[in-house]
Amino acid sequence: MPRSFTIKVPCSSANIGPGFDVVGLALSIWLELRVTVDETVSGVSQNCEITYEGEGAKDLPREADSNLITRTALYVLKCHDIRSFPATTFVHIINPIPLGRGLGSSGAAVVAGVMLANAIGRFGLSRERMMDYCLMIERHPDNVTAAMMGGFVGSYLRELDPIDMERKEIPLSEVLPEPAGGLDTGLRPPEPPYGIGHHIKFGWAKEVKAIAIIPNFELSTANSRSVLPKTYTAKDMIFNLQRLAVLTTALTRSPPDADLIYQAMQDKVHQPYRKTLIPGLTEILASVTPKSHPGLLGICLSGAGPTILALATHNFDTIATEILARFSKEGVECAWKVLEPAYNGAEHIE
Ligand SMILES: Nc1ncnc2c1ncn2[C@@H]1O[C@H](COP(=O)(O)OP(=O)(O)O)[C@@H](O)[C@H]1O
Ligand SMILES: N[C@@H](CCOP(=O)(O)O)C(=O)O
Repeated sequence: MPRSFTIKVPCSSANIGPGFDVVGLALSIWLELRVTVDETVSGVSQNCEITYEGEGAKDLPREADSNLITRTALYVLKCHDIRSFPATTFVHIINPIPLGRGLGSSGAAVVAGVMLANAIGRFGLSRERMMDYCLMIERHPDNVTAAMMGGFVGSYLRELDPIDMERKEIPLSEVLPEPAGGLDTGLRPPEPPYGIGHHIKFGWAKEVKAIAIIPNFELSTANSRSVLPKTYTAKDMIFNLQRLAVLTTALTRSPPDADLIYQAMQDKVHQPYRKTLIPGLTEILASVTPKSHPGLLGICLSGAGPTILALATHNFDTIATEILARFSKEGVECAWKVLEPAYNGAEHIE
């Protein structure tokens, strides 16, 4: 009897200005996997057939040991001494999350992969334990925590003891060998230490929506992290910490205080350095304010960019049109959407 289930994982916007690698907001675009395990079908390569629609359909790999979702699932399966998918696993991927735009497509893919393995192997892993697996792959916690847990979340990585630290810091190539199947040594991959990440869900004022202005070019997170400095001044760190402390509560208050939120979304840790990769970034962030555009609460780079996230209560059209026009002057065309928080996080639906 074939077994079918669905996994849905929301996209996410990390940082929200000052919370670099700390806060994330799950938003209403969902990656969906429709999975069927049918033992009556045989002869499928590596036991897994991937079909794909949506963002990335033209380019993303369909081989189970190359695609990020199924590579992640294979890692978790191998940690449980299962070396391949059960014959035969069909995974249909529906992905409306734009890739490489700062909306957490890779975080959602990793969360989906861990949930896929958990369901296939019937491991019964808790969400917290699944997070440990996610954090072995996507090593900053903001996107994966928001995608797994839902809503507006803050997270930190526990200080691990030296042995656990060594396990956590092993090169990504040992966690996700490329291609995972081709180089299969038969060895168990390194299992994650327990309780790597800890998080808390903040509240969210229901009238606050997120306008995502999504440029038509990709910027990989790795590339956008490579321009960041290795050290910061105490002044800049204190600037961000002061704002982050205010922001997480300011966004829960109704009615929202636009002046407070706008100032609390300023950042000196990542956005100023990323301007070299995103044409017009500094001007765009400075051009739309609660005074010039009533309804606006705050504006920031979404994740590693290039998407701009504007939090607002109304006047979505006017705010988006201004940002679109500014990007257009730089020769960058954009799409835009009004998104809501995805409160539930990742879901498994039988
Ligand atoms: N649905 C998906 N299936 C397979 N791989 C994916 C999927 N979504 C994202 N990825 C991988 O993640 C990469 C984008 O990750 P990243 O550079 O971190 O940007 P983002 O900000 O979108 O997370 C894609 O180029 C692709 O390799
Ligand atoms: N804190 C990270 C977040 C990256 O998010 P993504 O959606 O761009 O993958 C960073 O700013 O580098």
